[in-house]
Amino acid sequence: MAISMGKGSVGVLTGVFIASLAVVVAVLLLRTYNLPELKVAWKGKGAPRIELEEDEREQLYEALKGALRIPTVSFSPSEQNTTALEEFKEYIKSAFPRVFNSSLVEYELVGGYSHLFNVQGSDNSLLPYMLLAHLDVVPATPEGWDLPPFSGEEKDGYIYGRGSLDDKSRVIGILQALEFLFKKGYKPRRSFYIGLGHDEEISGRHGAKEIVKTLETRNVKLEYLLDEGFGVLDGVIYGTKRPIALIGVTEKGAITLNLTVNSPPGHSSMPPRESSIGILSAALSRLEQNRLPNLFGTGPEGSTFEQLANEFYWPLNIMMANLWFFNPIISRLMALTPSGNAIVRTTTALTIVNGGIKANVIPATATATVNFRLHPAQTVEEVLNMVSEIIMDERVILSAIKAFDPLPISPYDEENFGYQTLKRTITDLFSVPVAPAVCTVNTDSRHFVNLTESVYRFSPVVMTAEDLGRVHGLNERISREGFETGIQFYWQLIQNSDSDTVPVHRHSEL
Ligand SMILES: CCCCCCCC/C=C\CCCCCCCC(=O)NCC(=O)O
Ligand SMILES: [Zn+2]
Ligand SMILES: [Zn+2]
Repeated sequence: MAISMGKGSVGVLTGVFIASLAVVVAVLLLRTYNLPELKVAWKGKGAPRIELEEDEREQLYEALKGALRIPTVSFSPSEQNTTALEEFKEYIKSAFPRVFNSSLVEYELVGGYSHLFNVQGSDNSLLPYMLLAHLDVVPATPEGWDLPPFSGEEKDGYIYGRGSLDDKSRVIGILQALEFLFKKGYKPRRSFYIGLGHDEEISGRHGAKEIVKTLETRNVKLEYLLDEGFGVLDGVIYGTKRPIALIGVTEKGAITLNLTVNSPPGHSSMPPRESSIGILSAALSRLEQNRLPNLFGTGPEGSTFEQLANEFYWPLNIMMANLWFFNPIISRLMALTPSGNAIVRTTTALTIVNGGIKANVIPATATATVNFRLHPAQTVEEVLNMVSEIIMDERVILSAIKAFDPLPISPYDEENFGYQTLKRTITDLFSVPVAPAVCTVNTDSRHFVNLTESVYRFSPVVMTAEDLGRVHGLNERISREGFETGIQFYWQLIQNSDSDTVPVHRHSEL
């Protein structure tokens, strides 16, 4: 049946279309105009900045360099450099004498090589908080580095070394801040813990987990916990006008899945129609080609972009402020880069493949490992079901060797003491907008969820995309200035945490 319309009805339709468009544009503009103001200053003042003498400044750089020279490498889940871990114990004792000798500090070794400090505050009515870091590092060989990875050497104002970003600068930064505070006669009001794990890079089973057990047996509850995270990102988020601090309020879940295919072995001169390697390869290819669904906006990542909308250039600012309308476009754009893709969906990474023993033998077995990182809106069970449906081949045996759901979303509302105190300290020091975010990597903090609902991930340093590539990569390094600013951060955070009230914002120019 042909549909015909007279001139009059075309005119009416055009009018309705233009009117609808005008309404949508008006709503978009209004919503953009009403964006929450991010340029905030604080009512009252935060802790004053640390004033360092020149010799103190040299001392803090030397403390980091010494730590970088001790190769506390986690090679594999069953192999760590225990000689270096022993050496590290003695090293921190000699580098931070005030911390180890203070009558306010109870120190204990946990799990053989991890360290737990309880710094006693004067007001027992306040819940303690915890600063967490890890002293183990991933392996590094000198090839491709400008300076050897375990030399602690310096070039052009940068201190090089494996761990200079992840995570020895935070280990040393936290202890150094406390050493300086004690030197100035500081006595905390709120008690706090410092936990330094020795096996974060291989899951934290003997370090962070044992620290948690120790605290649980003492019925410890925490006001908040702070661990490593992405920090202040400069030019990392496409389309933003200035650096932005992201506080990780959750982290993705993970599944490490082994795939095994068994088939009769035999002579390569008479191959079967399908071999174990072929079946496995087809399954892996299906997994890589069929990405799990784009879930942008169903987790806290929506809040990140809505809160930061003002920080994007036009027209992204309008789009971010109106995700209810632009979600289909933004979610597709984000999926174009690996870092954006990691935010919008559960990712699938083929990481290990094994099969075959000799060129003329059909192998009996082929195996592979696939690493999934779960979007906050999905569970392990859902992902495993989807993966089975994608593979759709019963000859491929699946076994999850490690699996955990995405971590709970920590509060980031205006009443939350931990989040707001962190935000206050970041704003005071870095003068940048702060927003809650999903941490796409895993940290030791995930073991602490029974001790507090307020678990945050943030590293106090400005990171460019290039810097992020150095984490676990070549030429890992931190600038002198960046390291000193990080110490300032802990110096101020520890004092700001003594408050018993949640910092209040007032909206005005920074
Ligand atoms: C005085 C303090 C200076 C602070 C300097 C901190 C610099 C840290 C910068 C970035 C760190 C990025 C965090 C990376 C975490 C990686 C966690 C990880 O690999 N986990 C294992 C996994 O997900 O498989
Ligand atoms: Zn780390
Ligand atoms: Zn790491």
